[in-house]
Parts: sequence; structure tokens; C-alpha cells
Amino acid sequence: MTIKSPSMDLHASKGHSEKDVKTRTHDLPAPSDDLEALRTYTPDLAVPEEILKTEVEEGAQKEDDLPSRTSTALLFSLAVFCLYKLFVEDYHEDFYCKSFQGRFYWTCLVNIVKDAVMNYTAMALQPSATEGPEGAGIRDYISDHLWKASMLSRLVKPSVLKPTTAFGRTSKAGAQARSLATVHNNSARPPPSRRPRSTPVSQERATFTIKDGPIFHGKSFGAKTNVSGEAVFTTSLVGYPESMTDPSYRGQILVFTQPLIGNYGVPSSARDEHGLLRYFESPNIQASGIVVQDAALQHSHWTAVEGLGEWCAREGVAAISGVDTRQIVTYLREQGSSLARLTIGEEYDADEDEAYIDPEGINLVRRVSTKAPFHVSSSLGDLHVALIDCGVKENILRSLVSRGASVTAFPFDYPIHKVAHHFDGVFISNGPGDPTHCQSTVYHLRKLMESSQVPIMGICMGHQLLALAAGARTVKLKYGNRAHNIPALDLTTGRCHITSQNHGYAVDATSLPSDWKEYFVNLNDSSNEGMIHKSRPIFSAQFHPEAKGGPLDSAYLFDAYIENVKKYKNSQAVFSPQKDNKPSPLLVDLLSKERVGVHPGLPDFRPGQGGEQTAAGMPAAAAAA
Ligand SMILES: NC(=O)CC[C@H](N)C(=O)O
Repeated sequence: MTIKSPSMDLHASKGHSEKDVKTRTHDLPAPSDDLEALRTYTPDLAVPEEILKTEVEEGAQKEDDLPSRTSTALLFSLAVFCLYKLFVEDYHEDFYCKSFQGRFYWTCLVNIVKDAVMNYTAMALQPSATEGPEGAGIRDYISDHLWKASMLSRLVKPSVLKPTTAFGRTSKAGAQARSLATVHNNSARPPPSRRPRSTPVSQERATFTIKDGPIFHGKSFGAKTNVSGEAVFTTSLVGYPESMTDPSYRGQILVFTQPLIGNYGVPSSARDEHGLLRYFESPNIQASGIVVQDAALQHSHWTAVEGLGEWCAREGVAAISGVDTRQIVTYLREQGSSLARLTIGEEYDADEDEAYIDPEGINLVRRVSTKAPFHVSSSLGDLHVALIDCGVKENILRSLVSRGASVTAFPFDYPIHKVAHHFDGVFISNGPGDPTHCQSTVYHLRKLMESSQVPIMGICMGHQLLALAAGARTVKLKYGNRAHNIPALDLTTGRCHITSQNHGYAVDATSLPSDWKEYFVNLNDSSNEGMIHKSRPIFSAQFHPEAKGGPLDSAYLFDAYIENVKKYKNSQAVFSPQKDNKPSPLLVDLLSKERVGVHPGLPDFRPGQGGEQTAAGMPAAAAAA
């Protein structure tokens, strides 16, 4: 296994000579840097400061003493204890899907085994470590922030974890089998699994109520659950599975203007050759509820494994049909996006009403962003991109990976500027809600642009966050743009592209600082559709070049970004010929292969919640001001 030393590049990039580098391959980043990175990275995990400090300091102290890092006897007894807890104390029944204790002991066991393997590997490589960077590379990777952050979060808060990688692989194989079964029409395929929020399909009376507006009566065809959120509409004719699983729809009740929805059913969770979901943009339905004029009770398509109503019920999502969506959309266009409720069953009673929930006051990105870094490998090239996950769509990952860039995705509030030198490019994903909630992301992006020349691209929320970091303003649109056929003019070429869109906020182009220019403009409402830096490889788009179930006119933006990334990688190679940002196989193995700790089971809103603390610890409203 050949692993290049990242420490060499790290030091080289700080201006040390190669000689210095060789003699200093065991240097670690200063403990205070690590501490700061971990502190910023884990605000949600409520880790006591002493634990963080101990973790970092111990890591730093013991780095040069790997063989004694954890005694074999201690590891062995811990492993036996975990095994006992798992298999003798009856957790084997449900430990990987329900029991907190089970998951905790399983996580410990996995980490003990990994720790032992790493100790062994590091010891095996030690002789060369003293001579040159080859052996040191493995130790630096182990000590890297990525590893520390993901391992620490696994250890301190197993409750946010999905089953660990081993189970992830198992379920992936299951999904694959189901997809194959679908293709070959194998009736013995297992039914999709049910979620904690699942209910039987409800066919009761249902009511869609717009706050301070009209009330619509119809019939439920999804879960028996009442929901509240912002009512928005999309005019797209196809792609309801992709739209409903798009994390940017989190907290919203989605009204379809296409009158017949559900006729091609719902596909499986099959994964493609990169391990990405083939038909969905995330593993679960993200919209709070859906409103359609006419729900198809029977579906037909070779990819379908269930009907739309069954899917909604299984995912615990409310759905209403039999309402006049033309009237609803006319109201929303005139009054602007409004708060609304979907009530299933009993007659809606305004007096009994709990308050309408306003997603605008909530940091929804925190709900959909991965809780620890994850990695998607590309076998098609040797580029490596860091992605800030604000609720990334699978097709954004696919668009990068299929162009030869492996992607390591970070939580939205990860201090990306501290690890950017390990990557050939930085990407900022789409995401739900008001961008001004993500003040920590804006701060880190600003720092990144100050300290690095790395190419950057942002999409939708990523565009808005980049604009905020550049010093521009964002505004809320009256009712947003959600469709697959919106014309955007490329101001650099004069060409018009038909684009897919889903956003309620926009960048105020007049507030762009002088080193930026407007890249695209919306030909329907003249709102801003993108920006580009005048002299650096940084640009962003408000629309979705990765559109699935939408036009591919603007997919060339990914090519342009990858071109920038390649150029940057080549230019870096001139200065540091040893530098290789390709992820180490060990790191790849350690990181999760899919988003971590993003469960639909957790409620987005709690009663009485007036707003939410931002990552920086201040109330959202104050942060936004
Ligand atoms: N698709 C997105 O990233 C949406 C961005 C942001 N939440 C908005 O509504 O404007």
C-alpha cells in the first residue's frame, strides 16, 4: 500500500524546505488547532470541553508512542465486554435498529477492532516512518482532523448514528437485490422497510388549511398524521420521487400543479455503481406533506416497487388529494408562500389549533446535514473534492463522482478552511431554509476564500452561502421558483438555458461586491441566478445543473468546475511535486459511505419552539440580523 505523506505538503505549503519537511514528518498540527477544529465541528454533540481537550491532547502526546497507545490486554477485555453485552445480554434481537445500548456497544466494538488494526498497521510501517514520509503518511492520516472528528462523534454520540459501515453494506446489498428483483419482476422481493413514523394508508377525510386563508377539503392517501409547514408549489410535470426526497424541501408542504401525480409509482432504493441512490435524492421523503389534485391509485412502471400513497404512509408523510390545486396556487401566487396545515381525519378546528410552524425561524440545514464526514469514491479519476453538506442531493454527488472526483462530504458547520489544503476543490451543496441561519458556514467560507486559492462551486443554498461570504445580501422571494423549465441567461455568453429550480430565497445581485459579477439572470422574474469571481476560479448557480427529472442544459457547469479543479491540482503539483490529495485507502475505509445520523424520525419542530440556536450559539433571529 503506497500512501503519500500529507504532512509533507502541509509543511511544504507553510514555506518549509524539503529538508525541513523530511526531518519533521512526525510533527502534528498544534494541539490548539485541533482543539479549535473539534470545538467548532461538534457544537451539536454537547461534548464537555474536558473530553475534547483530553482527546486532542492525548492524541498529540501519544502520537510518537503508538505501540503503547492502547494496551492489547485492555483492548481485548473491552472487546469481550462489548461482545458479552451484545450477544449474552439479549441485545442481538434488535440492537442495530432500535436499542441505544446495542448500537453503543456495537460502535465501541467496531472502533476497538479498528483501533487494533490501525495500531498494528502503524507498528508494521514504523521502521520506514523513521526514514521517510512513506510510513509517516499513515500516522498523519490517522491523526488528521477528518478521522478524529468522525471517530470522536461516533464514540461520544452513538445515538445519532445509523448502523455502522458493516450494516450499511448489508443494507446496500439488500437494496441492490431489490432493484434486480424489480427488473426481473421477481415477486418474492422483500417489501421496503417501514419507518418509526409509518402508519397504515389513511383514506379518511383530510383538510388543507392555509393560515389566514382558504380551507380545502379532500381525501387523505398517505400517512395518518397532521403536519404544518410552509406551503410551496412546483410546476414540474415529472420527478415527484426526486422532488419529495430533495432535502431542500424539508419543512415544506409541497403542492403539485401537475394534476395527476403517482401514475408511475415509486422506485426502489437501488444504488448505482458509485453506491449512490439511483432514483432518490436522499434516503427518505423530506417534504412534510404533499397536496395533489388527483392521486393515481394504480401505477405502472418497471422501476416501481410501491404506490405513492403506500410510500407516503410508510414514511409517515401526510398526503391529500381531491382538492383544486389551481385555486391553491392562485392564492399562493397572489399572497406569497404561506404557512399551512394538513389535517387528516377529524374536522379541522381553528380553536383547537396548535400554532402554525414557521420553518423560516429554524435552522433546517442542521437537520439534513451529515453529522460526521462521509466519503464517496470515484474510480474514474484522481481528483478529490471537499463538499459542504447542507443537505446534498445524490445527483450532485453523482455529477462530481462520474467526472472523476472522489468526494468527502463534511457537516455544514465544519471549519472547511482548516482542511482545504488536503483537497483539489471545495463544493457547497443545496439545502433547505433561510441561508442566514448558517452563519458558521458563511464565516468558514469567508476564511477559506481569504486563505486559499482552491476552486469553489456552489449550487442553490451553496450559491446563497457563497454570496453571503462574499459580502452580498439574500432576500426571500414572494413565492419562489420551483419548476423544471425556468429560462436563465448566461451573461458571459448570451445563451439561454432551461433550468431546474427549487428555491425560496435569492441573492440580491445589486449587493455583489466589485470583485464579483452576476453570472446568470432569470428571464422570467429577473432574479439573480448565479455569480462568478472576476479573477478566481469561483462561481455558483441558483438553479440546479444536476437536475434529475429536469433539463441538462446547464450540466456543463460541472465540467467547468472539474476543469478548474484539474488546473488547480496541476498548478499545485508544480509547487509541491510530492503532493497527492487522493484519499488514502485507510481513510476511505474508515469514513462512512453515506450520510451519518440523518434520520427522518426526529421531529423538525418541537411544540413551543420559537426559533433555534444557530451553530454559533446565538438565536437565529439575532444571527440573521
Ligand atoms: N435548493 C436549495 O438549495 C434551496 C435553497 C434555499 N433553501 C432556498 O429556498 O432558497
